[in-house]
Amino acid sequence: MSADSIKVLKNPQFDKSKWLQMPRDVLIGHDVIEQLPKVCQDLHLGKSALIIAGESTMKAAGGHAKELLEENCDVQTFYAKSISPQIIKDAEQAAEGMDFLVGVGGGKAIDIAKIASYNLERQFISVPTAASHDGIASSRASVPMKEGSVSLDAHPPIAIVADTEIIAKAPHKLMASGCADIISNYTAILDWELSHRIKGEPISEYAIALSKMTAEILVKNSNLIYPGSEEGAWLVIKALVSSGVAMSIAGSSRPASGGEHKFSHALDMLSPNIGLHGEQCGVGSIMTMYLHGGNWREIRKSLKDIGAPTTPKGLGIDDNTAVEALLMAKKIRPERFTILDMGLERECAEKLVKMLYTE
Ligand SMILES: NC(=O)C1=CN([C@@H]2O[C@H](COP(=O)(O)OP(=O)(O)OC[C@H]3O[C@@H](n4cnc5c(N)ncnc54)[C@H](OP(=O)(O)O)[C@@H]3O)[C@@H](O)[C@H]2O)C=CC1
Ligand SMILES: O=C(CO)COP(=O)(O)O
Ligand SMILES: [Zn+2]
Repeated sequence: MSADSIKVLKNPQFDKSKWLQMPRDVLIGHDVIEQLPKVCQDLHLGKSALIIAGESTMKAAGGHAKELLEENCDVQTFYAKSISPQIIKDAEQAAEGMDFLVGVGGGKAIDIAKIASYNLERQFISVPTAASHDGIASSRASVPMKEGSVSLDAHPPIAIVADTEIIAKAPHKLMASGCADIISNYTAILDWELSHRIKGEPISEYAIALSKMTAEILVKNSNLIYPGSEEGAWLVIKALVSSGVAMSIAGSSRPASGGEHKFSHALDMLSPNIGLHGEQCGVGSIMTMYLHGGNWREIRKSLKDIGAPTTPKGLGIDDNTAVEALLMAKKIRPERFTILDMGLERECAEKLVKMLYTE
């Protein structure tokens, strides 16, 4: 059984969510933001654009992107403070009549641009301002809902413009968080394989191989990842793009999201806006690797080496909240079977959290 998008469709239908879609132009490097107008022209994207950005990311890159695009386009701006179904609706309204969208920011701004452009059947450009998440190139979008986060079918950006000078200047904790999002691929894969064995869930060997290789290359080169390093930013962005492609191949976020992500989504509900997405997944990954009987110390060492938190305290939450999140995880996307759905009891969850503080 296979979950690959790389397969011959027996009854091809015009359902783009079943196709393997990839970005067309991918620019990663110093000063590449200057190429934004040329990219738009090359792809014939049109004459009007909506930039979606947060307050900090507007300052970091959105303002300059606007100036550049205004050479050839009518440009409007939508400020996204967070991500929610209402904010996505508002963004869609702002994008009515616009030819294309540009998501400038971290994972939230890019996901809003991704969903709004998909719903309006427009193209969008991904302009990451931080190497903090692997949604930069993926065809998935994550939206927090009352019952927990959902993963939506969407489309990948038509182009990615990742300026490593801007990304290297972002606070280092954002890049460390992106690394942790990648390192958590190790346990996401183990959870997917577990579900394949126990539940017969289809897996994609291509997606698994790419997701695992991406984490391995990142860990092998972690000496390049330190505050302000543009070479580090380049390496991490490549890993984040590659992990996003693995999700597109799988047609789901499975190769990059398992129990450690459910733990993070539970924390978002219990302690919103405290830890960063990738940071939370990294801490979750140490615990789920322990449950899988794998080398959890290695995961923890890799996280420490790049400066990501390894304990609830490091995330800014108390231990009890982490225990509650472990127990709540199984209620989030119950159809996504992981090691946290194997009947974890409170006493075990408490032991798991304590284990994080051991030498
Ligand atoms: N679709 C997918 O496949 C995936 C989606 N995600 C999603 O991505 C989100 C997490 O992404 P993440 O980036 O951590 O969260 P945010 O988008 O919230 O970004 C985190 C913070 O960093 C700030 N920031 C970003 N760039 C800069 C910069 N250059 N200088 C200063 N501040 C900056 C943002 O500012 P501002 O306030 O201006 O936005 C924000 O306050 C989650 O919603 C998660 O579900 C994660 C992985 C995969
Ligand atoms: O964050 C992801 C991969 O890193 C994917 O998001 P979900 O956990 O929402 O599917
Ligand atoms: Zn993630």
